[in-house]
Amino acid sequence: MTLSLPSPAKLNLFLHITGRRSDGYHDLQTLFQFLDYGDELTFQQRQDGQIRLTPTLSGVEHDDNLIVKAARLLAKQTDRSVPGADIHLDKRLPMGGGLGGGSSNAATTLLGLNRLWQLDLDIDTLAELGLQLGADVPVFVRGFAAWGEGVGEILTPVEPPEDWFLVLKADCHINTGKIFSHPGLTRDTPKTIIAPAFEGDASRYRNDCEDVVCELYPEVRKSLEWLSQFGPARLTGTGACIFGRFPTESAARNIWESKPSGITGFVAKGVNHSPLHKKLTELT
Ligand SMILES: C[C@@](CO)(OP(=O)(O)O)[C@H](O)COP(=O)(O)OP(=O)(O)OC[C@H]1O[C@@H](n2ccc(N)nc2=O)[C@H](O)[C@@H]1O
Ligand SMILES: Nc1ncnc2c1ncn2[C@@H]1O[C@H](COP(=O)(O)OP(=O)(O)O)[C@@H](O)[C@H]1O
Repeated sequence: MTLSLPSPAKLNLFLHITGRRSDGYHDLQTLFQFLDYGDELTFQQRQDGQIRLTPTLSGVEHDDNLIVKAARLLAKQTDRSVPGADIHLDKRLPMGGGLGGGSSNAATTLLGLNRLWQLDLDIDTLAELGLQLGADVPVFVRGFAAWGEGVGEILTPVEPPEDWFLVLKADCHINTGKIFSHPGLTRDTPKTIIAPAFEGDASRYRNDCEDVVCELYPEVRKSLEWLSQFGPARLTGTGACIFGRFPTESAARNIWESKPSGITGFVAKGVNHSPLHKKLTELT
């Protein structure tokens, strides 16, 4: 049996850092929405219990790939031996861009192999496993746009407007740890409550990583300045991707066509229900 499943991107429509925990991690308040754009994973059952991923990603060892880690973690959860899987990754999302591609790949693997191997683990269990792989994995496992607190694992469903986005990636790679350990990072944004944060206009809210990222990566500052000519533009996660929000696809595409050379990106629709969960439901 072969199973092909989407692995969508996320945006942090805003991201506030409200404190630093004793373990060094930061407490966040963030608004996650999915995009109808992302990677594709294909799973095929093996008979020998092995996990084999192709192709390998540049700079990531086979066994360090979050897909392989997720598959092995899932296999450990069951007391019977699993048949293994060949996994093919069609990578479209820029890596280290703040779009959560690796976390999304891990979540698609947990849900995909849970289905392929007929393990029947529930979503809470899969989200707990996901959190062991990364703070952004649970939102992809649960599959609904969410108000995220804690390190992003305490999730409340929300329904922000499903607008169109132009996502741009400046030509640099940002290390999340470097941003969170920067002395100049804003870490004391007062906590807010959900309702005013997403009802209507989320543009009053910001990304607290933006100033530090722009200071360290002038390419990101430049791309934000360029996109801001057309309306509010913001960083997602710790970057390097930025996004602008548009009411229609054609409005987003018009701006995309006039972008300066050297910037990559794409146009996609914001969606409150993950394309992964939609596909799994269709297959039932
Ligand atoms: C910032 C966010 C927002 O959605 O997205 P990305 O930009 O990575 O997509 C996430 O919280 C990223 O979570 P996650 O993907 O698990 O972060 P990791 O790469 O494991 O974090 C690398 C390092 O950043 C620091 N870190 C990370 C998350 C957090 N809430 N506080 C932290 O202090 C820790 O030092 C950690 O060791
Ligand atoms: N399947 C994967 N896809 C992308 N990155 C991966 C994957 N597995 C491991 N990684 C590692 O995770 C890092 C963060 O990747 P990614 O999730 O794309 O970015 P971000 O956390 O900024 O949204 C990458 O730079 C890479 O080293």
